[in-house]
Amino acid sequence: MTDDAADPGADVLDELFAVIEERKETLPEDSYTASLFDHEKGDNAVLEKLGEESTEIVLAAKDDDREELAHESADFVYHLLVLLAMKDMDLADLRAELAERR
Ligand SMILES: N=c1c2ncn([C@@H]3O[C@H](COP(=O)(O)OP(=O)(O)OP(=O)(O)O)[C@@H](O)[C@H]3O)c2ncn1[C@@H]1O[C@H](COP(=O)(O)O)[C@@H](O)[C@H]1O
Repeated sequence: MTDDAADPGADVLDELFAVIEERKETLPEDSYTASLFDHEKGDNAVLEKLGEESTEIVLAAKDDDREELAHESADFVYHLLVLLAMKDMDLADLRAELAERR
């Protein structure tokens, strides 16, 4: 059994990051992700979103609402990946930083 068969979501972060990088390169008009890369507020658009999502995570946790906590956490991780791509970083940078702490 491969790791993927054991965990169907194992590659979801890599796949999402690859889509984000593609949107950064091609900037399609109908893409929310592309709109963040091309925003008149620059980096501030995604930074503001990260701030909002952090607050929503805290509120969901305080309410002990696990479904909402998962939803808001996913929103936060998505925007974090957009920020990493914006700064010409990637998941390898994040994984390396975490691995150094083991
Ligand atoms: N994973 C995401 C993703 N997570 C969150 N979001 C967007 O981030 C925004 C979050 O803003 P808000 O917090 O205001 O969200 P909301 O739904 O209005 O309100 P809440 O649910 O937070 O209460 C919404 O517009 C969401 O659609 C995302 N937009 C895109 N993706 C993925 O990014 C890839 C590229 O998609 P496009 O951007 O459509 O090209 C695809 O794989 C998508 O699935």
